[in-house]
Amino acid sequence: MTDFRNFINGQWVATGSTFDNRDPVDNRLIGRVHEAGDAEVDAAVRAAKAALSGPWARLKTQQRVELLHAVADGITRRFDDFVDAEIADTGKPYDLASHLDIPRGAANFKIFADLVRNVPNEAFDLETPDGGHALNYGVRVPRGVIGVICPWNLPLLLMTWKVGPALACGNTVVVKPSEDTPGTATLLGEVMNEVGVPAGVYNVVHGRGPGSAGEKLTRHPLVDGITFTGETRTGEAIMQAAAVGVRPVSFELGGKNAGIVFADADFDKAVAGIARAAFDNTGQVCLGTERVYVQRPIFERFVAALGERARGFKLGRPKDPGVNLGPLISQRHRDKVLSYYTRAREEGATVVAGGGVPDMPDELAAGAWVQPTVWTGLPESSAVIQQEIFGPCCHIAPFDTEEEAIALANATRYGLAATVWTGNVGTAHRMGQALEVGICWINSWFLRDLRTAFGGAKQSGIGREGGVHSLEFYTELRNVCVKL
Ligand SMILES: NC(=O)c1ccc[n+]([C@@H]2O[C@H](COP(=O)([O-])OP(=O)(O)OC[C@H]3O[C@@H](n4cnc5c(N)ncnc54)[C@H](O)[C@@H]3O)[C@@H](O)[C@H]2O)c1
Ligand SMILES: O=C/C=C/C=C(\O)C(=O)O
Repeated sequence: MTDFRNFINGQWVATGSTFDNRDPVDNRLIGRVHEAGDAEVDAAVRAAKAALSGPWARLKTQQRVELLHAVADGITRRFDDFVDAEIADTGKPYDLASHLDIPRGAANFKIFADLVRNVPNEAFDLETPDGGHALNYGVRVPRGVIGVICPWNLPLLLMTWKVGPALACGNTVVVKPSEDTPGTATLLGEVMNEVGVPAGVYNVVHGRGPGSAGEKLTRHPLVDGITFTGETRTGEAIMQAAAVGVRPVSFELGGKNAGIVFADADFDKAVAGIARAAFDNTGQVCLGTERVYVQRPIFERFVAALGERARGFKLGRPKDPGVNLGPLISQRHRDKVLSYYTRAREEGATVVAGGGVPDMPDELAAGAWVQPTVWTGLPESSAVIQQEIFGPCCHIAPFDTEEEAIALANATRYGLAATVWTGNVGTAHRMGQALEVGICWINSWFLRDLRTAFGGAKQSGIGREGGVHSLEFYTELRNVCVKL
């Protein structure tokens, strides 16, 4: 049984109120999470505030860069501990956690440490009305205390995607991990202490959202900015809290992403790519594909091939040989996904594969398992096609022309990501520029260059993070005008 305590000002803080931490593989009770109340959230924010004028603030940029590289090296040094913590919380296959989640945890510190080492600033020579000159130049300063609210699907990856740039820019953070996945954020506190990050720079408060640590953090008056990854409707609530005191927000929200396959695509690569986008991480990736559109000449062949992929997964414990699909994060989320499986049937879907609950061995039967599922035959207005399910499922529909594919893909309130498979370079560029998303992958999916702008359009987000784009949220840009 693991005790997940809060990490405040470099110290571990237990509280009198705990909630269960369960392994989604078999619903076993594996930990207790100490819920932060008003006092703990206030202490964490005040520790972060105080750290802004302590040793952390006095570090030279190079010293801060070296410290963040030490954090990345600390994650790598304790790689197995981080993998075990992540798979205990999520049940995801070992192969996924060890190739995606944990390596990206280290990479997210390195990329921004290296960025801030070489950030140019702007300067202008102004010819003034008196015939003289003035020099204008930009100065970037840390925004201050950043509240970091995280989801449960890629816990370390998504938390460090925000904490990395925040610390690289000289801010301090108070992190609120998802109530479902306390492990790796807590473990990172140990690494922060091990490598000598000053107390108060990195803080972790555990709890839920409304009425709990999440909301308390977003409403704390000493929080200078809030970065959040999660559901769109949660973003609406956080935005209302941030409005008091006019705090800026950076949001990565929900999606209902399209996968578009043209008849001229490499068929096998397209099947493999769409299968990854639909089923990786048991479909719990915001960038994943739940709406597939296939050009009519290859529609039937593609449906059969993806259905075969869906039936080919091996479900089981994260470290069991050959396991390549885990459970959903929780019973609550499983109920949500299964409700869509029911609605699809009720709305007349053709169930090409899955559609229910898999037969699992007795010792796993209590886990949050669902079958990887493929549907066809539903109208575009159906809930399954319009609403984010966040499970291992997708609907496939045929299309004929580029214009039709673009119209189908854009007909959603979301605008996070898309994946397009084609052998025609003109089609690739026209689709990439016409789809109303933050990122469009061509003949690929979830291929990430951390220097690029990343974020959602429409109701999928506010702002862009990644490379220099992260500077806009994690620093304030001041201008100094000197009359010469
Ligand atoms: N755009 C992205 O990059 C991205 C990445 C991952 C997940 N997501 C989205 O997140 C969702 C799944 O994750 P989830 O269920 O954890 O999301 P969620 O919105 O339910 O919760 C996310 C986090 O917000 C906290 N929270 C909830 N209500 C809050 C409130 N009122 N004030 C402050 N904090 C609050 C939760 O405790 C949790 O830590 C999906 O919709 C998915 O699309 C988006
Ligand atoms: O589930 C959503 C995944 C988001 C991924 C990133 O934010 C990233 O790759 O930086």
